[in-house]
Amino acid sequence: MAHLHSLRVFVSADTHKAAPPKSPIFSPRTHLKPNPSISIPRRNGPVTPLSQTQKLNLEVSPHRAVSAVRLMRIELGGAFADLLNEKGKGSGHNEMGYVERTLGFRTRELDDRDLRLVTDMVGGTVRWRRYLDHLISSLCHNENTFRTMEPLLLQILRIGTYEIVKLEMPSYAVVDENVRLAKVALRPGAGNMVNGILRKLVVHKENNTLPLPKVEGDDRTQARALATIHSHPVWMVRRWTKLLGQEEAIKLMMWNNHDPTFSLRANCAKGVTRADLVTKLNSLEVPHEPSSHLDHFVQIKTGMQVIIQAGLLKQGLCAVQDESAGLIVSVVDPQPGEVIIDCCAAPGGKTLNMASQMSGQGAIYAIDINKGRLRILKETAKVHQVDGLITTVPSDLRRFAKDCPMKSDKVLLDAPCSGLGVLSKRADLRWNRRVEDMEELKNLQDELLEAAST
Ligand SMILES: C[S@@+](CC[C@H](N)C(=O)[O-])C[C@H]1O[C@@H](n2cnc3c(N)ncnc32)[C@H](O)[C@@H]1O
Repeated sequence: MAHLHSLRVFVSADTHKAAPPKSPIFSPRTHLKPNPSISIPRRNGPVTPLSQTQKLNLEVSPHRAVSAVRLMRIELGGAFADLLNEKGKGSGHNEMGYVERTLGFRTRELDDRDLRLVTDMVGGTVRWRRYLDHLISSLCHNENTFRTMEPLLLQILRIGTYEIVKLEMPSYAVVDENVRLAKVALRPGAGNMVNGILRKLVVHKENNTLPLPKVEGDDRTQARALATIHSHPVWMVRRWTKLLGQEEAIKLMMWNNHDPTFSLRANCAKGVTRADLVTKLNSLEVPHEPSSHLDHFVQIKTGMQVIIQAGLLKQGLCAVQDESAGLIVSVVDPQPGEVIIDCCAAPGGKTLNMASQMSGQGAIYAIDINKGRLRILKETAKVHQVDGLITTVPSDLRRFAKDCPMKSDKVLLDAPCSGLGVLSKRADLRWNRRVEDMEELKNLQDELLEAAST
C-alpha cells in the first residue's frame, strides 16, 4: 500500500501531443504528369538522395512552393510538427529535398521572411481547410472535378483561396503567382484551371457573393453550415451547440480560428530572468509582452522561427510553454526539498518548470508510458540543468500505482486529453480527432485518476 504523507493530487488535462508520425517517403510526382513544354530537368526512377542536378527555379515564389509541399506532407503524413522545425531539417529529411523531389525543381533557400510566410500560410490553410474546400468545389465545373483533383493542384488552390479570402492579399498578384506555380510544378492545363477558379473567386469576393451556405433548416443542416463557415468538423459543432448553445459555439470556433499567441518561460534554473529574456527578444526584434499572470513568462505572437534559429530553446535559456501549463505548476507550487510525482510527465513541460523552481533540492519522479517522450524529457532536463532532480520512470501509471507504493509530498496528474482546448495552436488537430476518441479518453482519464489517487 502506498505510504503517503500529506498527499495532494493535482489534475490537469492537457493536449496529448503525440509524437509526429514518421514522414512518409513518398513521391507525389508519381501521380503528376510532367509537362514536356517546360524545360526543367526531371528526375527519373524512384526517390533518390537529394542531388544538386535539378535546375534552380527562380520563377515561382519559394514560400508558396514550400507551403504546397508541406501541406501535402501534413495531409498524407501528419507532419504538422515540422512547422516549428528549423528550416524543416528536424524531421530527419531535409525539407528542401522533399520540395525538389515533389515538384521536380529546386527553389532558392528560404530566408527568415519566407519561413514566416510558410508558417502563416500553412497554419491558416490547414485551419480553414473545410471552408476553402467548400469555395473551391463550388467554383469547379462539377463535383467530380473537385473530388478527383490531384493533391498538389488542390493545395495550390487552397493556398490561393486562403490568400484572397482570408489574408485579403492583392488578388491579381495571388492569381498570377499560383497559376505560375501550377504551370511549372504540374502543366499548363493545371495553371489554366487555377486561373479559372481563382478569377471566379475574386469576382465573388469583390461582389460580396461568396458561395457560402446559409445557417437554416434543422439542427443537423445548421451544424453542417456552421461547420463550413467556421471550418470545423460537424461533430464538434453539434457537440458544442448542444453543450453551450449556438451563440457560444460560434464564439468558441471564432476563438479557435484566431492567430494563436505563444508563451516562453525564462529558465530560472539556468539563472535566466524574464528581464534577460526580454533583452534577448529585443535584440532579435521579436515583439513580446510580459505575462500578466506569471513572473517568468513572456507572450509572443510572431517570431518563433527567429527564436529557434537564435538557439534560445536549444541552449535551454527558455522553453515554449503555455501560460495555462504554467498556471498548473503554480497551483502545485513546488518547494525546494519536496518529493513530487508527475504521473503523465512526458515530454516534460511541467516537470521542467517544477524542477526549475526547486533550487536544486528535492526530487521529481517523472512517470510516463511513452519511453521515447521520456527520453526527450531526460535530454531536455540536462540542457535545462535540472537533471539532478528528475528520475524518469517508464511505466503505465495504472501498473506502477499497484506495484510500486511510494511516498511523496505532491502528485500531479496531467492526463492525456482531447486537445479541443488548444485548437487555435494546433491547427491540424480538429481534423484528426474523432467523436469516438472522446469516450475512450474519458475512460482512460478515469483510470489514471484512480491510479494517481492511490
Ligand atoms: C498531456 S500529456 C503530458 C504532458 C506533460 N505533462 C507536459 O507538461 O509536457 C499526457 C501524457 O500521458 C502519457 N500517458 C498516457 N497513458 C498513460 C499511462 N497509462 N501511464 C502513464 N502515462 C500515460 C502520454 O504518453 C503523454 O505523454
